[in-house]
Order: sequence, then C-alpha cells, then structure tokens
Amino acid sequence: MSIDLESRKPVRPRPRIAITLGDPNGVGPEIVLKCLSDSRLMKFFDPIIVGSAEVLRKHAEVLELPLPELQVVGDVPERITPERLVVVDVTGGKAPEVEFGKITAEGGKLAMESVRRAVQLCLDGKADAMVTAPISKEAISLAGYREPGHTEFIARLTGTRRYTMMMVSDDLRIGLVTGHIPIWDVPKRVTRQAILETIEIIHESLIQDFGIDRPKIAVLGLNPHAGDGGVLGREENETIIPALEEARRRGYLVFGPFPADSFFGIGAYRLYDAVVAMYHDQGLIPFKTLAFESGVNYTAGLPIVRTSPDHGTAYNIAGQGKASPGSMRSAIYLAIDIARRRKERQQAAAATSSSAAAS
Ligand SMILES: NC(=O)C1=CN([C@@H]2O[C@H](COP(=O)(O)OP(=O)(O)OC[C@H]3O[C@@H](n4cnc5c(N)ncnc54)[C@H](O)[C@@H]3O)[C@@H](O)[C@H]2O)C=CC1
Ligand SMILES: NCC(=O)COP(=O)(O)O
Repeated sequence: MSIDLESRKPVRPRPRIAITLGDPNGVGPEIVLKCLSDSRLMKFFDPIIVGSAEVLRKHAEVLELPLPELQVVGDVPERITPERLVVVDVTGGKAPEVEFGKITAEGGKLAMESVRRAVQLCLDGKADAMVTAPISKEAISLAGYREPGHTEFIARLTGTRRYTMMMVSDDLRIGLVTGHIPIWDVPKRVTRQAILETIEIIHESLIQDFGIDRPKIAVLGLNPHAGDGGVLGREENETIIPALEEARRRGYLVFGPFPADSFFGIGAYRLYDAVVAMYHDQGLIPFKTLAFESGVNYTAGLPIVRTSPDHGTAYNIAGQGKASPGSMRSAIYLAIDIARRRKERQQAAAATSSSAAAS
C-alpha cells in the first residue's frame, strides 16, 4: 500500500466500504447478503460489515443464503482479504434476538449504534464511504434516539449543519428543502434561506460528487400549479421566486419554480442535472415511481460519503427471501463512485498546490 504524501493517508487499491446491516428485524441483512454474493459488484470494493455477526448468521441461515467465512473484529484490520468477510461487531457479544417484522427498541439501538460506528470509521479514514441498510424510524424512536433518521443522525455525528437528502437514479437527482417533518410544518420551513442553502448544497455536490461542471438545477413550486400567480398560494411570489432571483445573482443556473405535477408529467426532469423539491413526498413520490428498485438515497453536504437504498425495512416481507437487492446494489456502486471521485479531486488539488509551491 502506498501513501498519499499530501494527506499522509494510505492510498488503497480498492475502496473500503462500511456497510451497516440496518434494523435486524427488517430486510437489511438480507439485501446485504445478496449483494455480497454478487461477484460482479464485489470486484470493486472491500466490504466492512458493521453491526452484529449473530444477526447476519441468523438471516443467512433462515433465508438459506451463502455466508462467507467471517472475521469478527472490534476494529478494522490493516489488511482485508477477499477470503474472509470483516464484521465490526458493535453488540459486545449481546446481539438482540431476530424477530422478523417486529418493531423493537433493541433493533433500533443496534441499527443506530452500527451507524455511529460506521461514521467513526469514515471520519478516522478506516473506511472510504458508508452504505446504510434501512432502519425503522419507530424502532429508533422507541430506543430513545431524537433524530428521525440516518440523515439527521449522521449530520449531527459529523457536525454538519448544511446538508440535504438527495435521491439519485440514472434519470433523476432530486434534493429536498425540507425533510422528515410533518406536512403542516412545511410552509413555514420553506424560507428563502432554506431554498438558497439547498441549491448551494446540491450545486456543490453535483460538482464535487458527480463531476458535473456547470450544473443546471430546476426548482419546484410549493402550491398546486406553482401558486397560479398567487391565486393558489403566496409562497412562490413571496419566497421561492425571490430566492431564485438571489441564486441567479450569485451565479447559479437555476430554473423555475415549476408546477410539480406537469414537470414530472412531461418528463422535464430529464433536462436538468438536479431538481429541488420543497418537501419529502413531492420529491420522493415521483422518484420512487421512476426508480424504486434502483434508486439511492444520498446525503449531500457531509464531509463523509453516505448512501442508502431508497426503500425502508419492508417488515411485511422480512425473513421471506423476497427482498430485491437492486437498490442496495446501486447504493454501493454510487458510494464507490463518489468516494473515488472525491479522492481524485483531492489528489488533483494537492498536485496543483504542490506544483504552484515549487514554481
Ligand atoms: N434508508 C432508510 O433507512 C429508510 C427507512 N425507512 C423506514 O422504513 C420503515 C418502513 O417504511 P415503509 O414506508 O413501510 O416503506 P418500505 O420501503 O419499507 O416498504 C414499502 C413497500 O415496498 C416493499 N419493499 C421495500 N423494499 C423492498 C425490496 N428491497 N424488495 C421488494 N419489496 C420491497 C415492502 O415490502 C412494502 O410493500 C419506516 O420506519 C420508514 O421510515 C423508509 C425509507 C428508507
Ligand atoms: N424517505 C427516506 C427515508 O426515510 C430515509 O431516511 P434516512 O434514514 O436516510 O434519513
């Protein structure tokens, strides 16, 4: 292994991806096991499973899925070999019983402590990115966590104030001005500042993480028909249009606000590098309709790389072997791509600054 002279961090031939198993009673461990047995995918990275070896074994046994030989560790080893699957066990030997389809505080705690550990591995440079299998918002709330989901939890753990949930598929990237909040709370959180910040985060991410030079961003309205000139709501005229004018003054290529229904109806999303939606379901309903089995949930704005499948714990099919690994597979591919792109950008910037210093 060589050393990157600028960052002093080891340059690994294959990225190390920390993968959390999610809620032990949902489909998380199943979709992870299915991905691990996909030889095309496994060529591109070294997995570090974070969670519980016992839970992984139980899912493999019940679902009759292949389980590689496990190397259960407290910390990530220097060398990872394809012969043994590294599992960073966070249970201290006390894994909860797997109860398929059941919402439990123990399941929520294991899921969140796995996320905490994976974040630390990324911050310490022991993993290059993390991919999170689904958690249950009810289970984590039962376990006493105050954040509604991964996005907010990881933002807190990494000290990130500016971030957004961005859903990513081949045809559509869509980021949210507001996230996991009740619908009645949306209008007062759709402020000029929040819209501008979301545009900035998405713009930065499109350049840094997706390699798009001059990204074009479409912004949706909040009200039906984007307010119809103020007849169907005032937020467009009072908040969204002024925010877009300010964004244009700052040099962003932003368009809109578009009425959300026809924007998707005529496929206009294909003309832009990303779309900004005002609230969760405005963005996620079209997204999941277009790409449920291949879509990825990406957290833009973090100092680390985190992706996740676009679906949840699917308790209704847990333990039955029916879960599609498609979205999890896309989440792993995207994490690999973004981690590599960020590293290449860092190396290019370091090379430029050292040649400038030398001249
Ligand atoms: N990344 C994450 O951690 C996410 C977590 N959630 C959480 O998951 C829990 C359950 O959420 P729901 O709204 O019920 O959505 P869900 O995505 O778990 O399930 C919705 C429907 O899709 C099906 N489905 C989901 N994933 C599938 C797969 N891989 N293969 C085949 N069918 C699949 C389920 O069987 C169900 O019929 C909630 O607590 C929610 O907040 C939801 C989305 C993402
Ligand atoms: N709708 C996306 C979702 O619920 C997943 O949220 P997060 O756990 O990734 O924050």
